[in-house]
Amino acid sequence: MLGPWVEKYRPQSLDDVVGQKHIVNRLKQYVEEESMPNLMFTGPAGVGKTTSALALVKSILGEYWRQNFLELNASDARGIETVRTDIKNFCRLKPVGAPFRIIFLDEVDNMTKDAQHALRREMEMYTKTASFILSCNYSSKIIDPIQSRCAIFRFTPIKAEEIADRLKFIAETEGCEYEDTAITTIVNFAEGDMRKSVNMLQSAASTGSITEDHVFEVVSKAKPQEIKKMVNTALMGDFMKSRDILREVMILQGTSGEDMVNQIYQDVSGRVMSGQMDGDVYMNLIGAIAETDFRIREGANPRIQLEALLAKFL
Ligand SMILES: Nc1ncnc2c1ncn2[C@@H]1O[C@H](COP(=O)(O)OP(=O)(O)OP(=O)(O)O)[C@@H](O)[C@H]1O
Repeated sequence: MLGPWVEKYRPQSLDDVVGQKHIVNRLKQYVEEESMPNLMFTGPAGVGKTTSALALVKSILGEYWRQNFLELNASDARGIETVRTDIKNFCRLKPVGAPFRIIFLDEVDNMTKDAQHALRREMEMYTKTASFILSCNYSSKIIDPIQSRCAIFRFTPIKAEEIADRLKFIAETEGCEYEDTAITTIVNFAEGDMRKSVNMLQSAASTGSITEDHVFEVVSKAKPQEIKKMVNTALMGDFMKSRDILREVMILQGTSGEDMVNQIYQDVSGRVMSGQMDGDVYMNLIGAIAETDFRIREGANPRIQLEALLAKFL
């Protein structure tokens, strides 16, 4: 299990990119036409923006892609001036063995408006020799003159089934056994983020095997069954026992106070929705949950606040 799986299993070609099918199909057309406009990839983290850009670059530039490709991060610690100098130096040179050169600029939404205006001028100046692929989480943070110079591709969170299939493929290739419930749990936590999913899978595998228990450990969340047991005990009037469960979960799993309140809220909401809890009881509890949530966020000791919350369940 050498190195990060996110790198080992980064798709190398457009065909291997999971999901984002309509985007991949349009990118393949650019490869066929051997030309592309400036592109903007927007969307949440870990859904394949950088991966698709690299796969496109390799296909469209062919054998000499390395010599004709520059990857930069707009929030480079050395400052935006260095980024611009790198762009200028790169664009001044003619493409070698390829029809044009490509610059991939990540985190463009972290650039100031002034820096974006300067970038726009560079995009205009080098239209003949270079194409840009700009990547960002929010296109709304990009100035209109840049947006209007790019074909915009909106990447979406990856579907649960597609993530599950990918995780199973990786686990099988690595020769790791897995529980189906472990995969489902990862998929639920990852919210469409493939990078997060693959990282969780690798962390769970590094603890021995990919079981549901190990997944909860690596994400430091309490199991829903444990929260249910704690709430049940409190509602039945056994405060001391529910307090023991609380301590065990927080110490053994390392679940944070904020996560605990959130999970208690989800448990209680589930009960009222399924008719297991009266609306009146819920109304009393929700005020106490909200208060605990607020206090923990403000910096109060989470264990004391959560114990006080359980005492209100009696
Ligand atoms: N669509 C996908 N298909 C297969 N693997 C993916 C996909 N998206 C992400 N991954 C996995 O997650 C890793 C990170 O993905 P990538 O760098 O493309 O994310 P990104 O969308 O550019 O995110 P960010 O906005 O954080 O830069 C990849 O190396 C790969 O292992």
